[in-house]
Amino acid sequence: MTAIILDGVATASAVKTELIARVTELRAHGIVPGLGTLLVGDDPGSRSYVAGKHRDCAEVGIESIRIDLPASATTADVRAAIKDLNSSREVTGYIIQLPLPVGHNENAMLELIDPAKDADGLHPTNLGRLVLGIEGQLSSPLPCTPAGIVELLRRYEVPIVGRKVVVIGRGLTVGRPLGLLFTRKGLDATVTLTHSRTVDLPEEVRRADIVVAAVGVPHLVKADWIKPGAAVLDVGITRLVDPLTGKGVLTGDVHPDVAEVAGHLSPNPRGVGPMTRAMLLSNVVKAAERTLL
Ligand SMILES: Nc1nc(=O)c2c([nH]1)NC[C@@H]1CN(c3ccc(C(=O)N[C@@H](CCC(=O)O)C(=O)O)cc3)C=[N+]21
Repeated sequence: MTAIILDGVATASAVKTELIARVTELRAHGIVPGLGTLLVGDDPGSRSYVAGKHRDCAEVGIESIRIDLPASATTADVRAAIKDLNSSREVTGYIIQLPLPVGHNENAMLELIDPAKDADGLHPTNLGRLVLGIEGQLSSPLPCTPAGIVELLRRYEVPIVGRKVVVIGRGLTVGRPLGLLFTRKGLDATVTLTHSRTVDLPEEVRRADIVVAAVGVPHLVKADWIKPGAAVLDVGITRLVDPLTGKGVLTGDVHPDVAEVAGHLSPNPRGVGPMTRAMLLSNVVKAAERTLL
């Protein structure tokens, strides 16, 4: 048996096609959605992610506005940039690219975002709304990776209601909000949120119908941890250097042998990453639509 591949590139592309129609509708009402990005410093990974987000915007007709600050930027500089993004007419939603360089207090900066423009769903108000479970047309933005994971499972019709989900990792952008999302009414999964102090992680994972690995430890999740037929989502990614070629290789948290045991598997790259980006666009479109209500 070999797993059905959860194709993030194809699924993100389907999501983007739907968004193009909604952007066209918004523009017909005189609303031009615009994504702002705030990048601090010169980390090459962060630079390439931000560049990707601007390309995605162009694909669906969203304008994009870019603020890049040097690594030497002070917290006062970052605050000023956030203030500009909050007041800019063209920016209907924006993100602060994480991680910020050392010395900046990320949580304090996230709190300065206007919650109505929070394209990442990481402002405390929006995380609070995730806990409160406010849904419907006026629903608040969801963190992009958790939203992308759920969207990917939905589109492949992987059952979630009543299923056992084991999330590995409790970080702000993936594990912690994903646990909250999966246990909301409508999704109704039973979630175990594991982390570095979890005793006997393999035994926890063996119970799971759905496994989400979001820690950034290359090939942590082994084939003999997986219940046959389970859905496995590989989220964490590490750039390893091949000792032979000297080239960087992207390596996920899931060992390749898992494909022989799992029922569904998201590859990495080309799995959850593209879905994360599509959900960012979706948050920007939704925020713009909310201004019409
Ligand atoms: N405020 C903020 N919001 C984020 O959502 C956020 C962030 N900061 N900081 C960094 C992480 C990481 N992240 C990724 C998104 C897409 C891919 C992605 O599309 N990856 C491609 C491969 C890209 C490559 O080649 O490196 C793939 O999986 O196929 C990866 C990583 C969003 N993050």
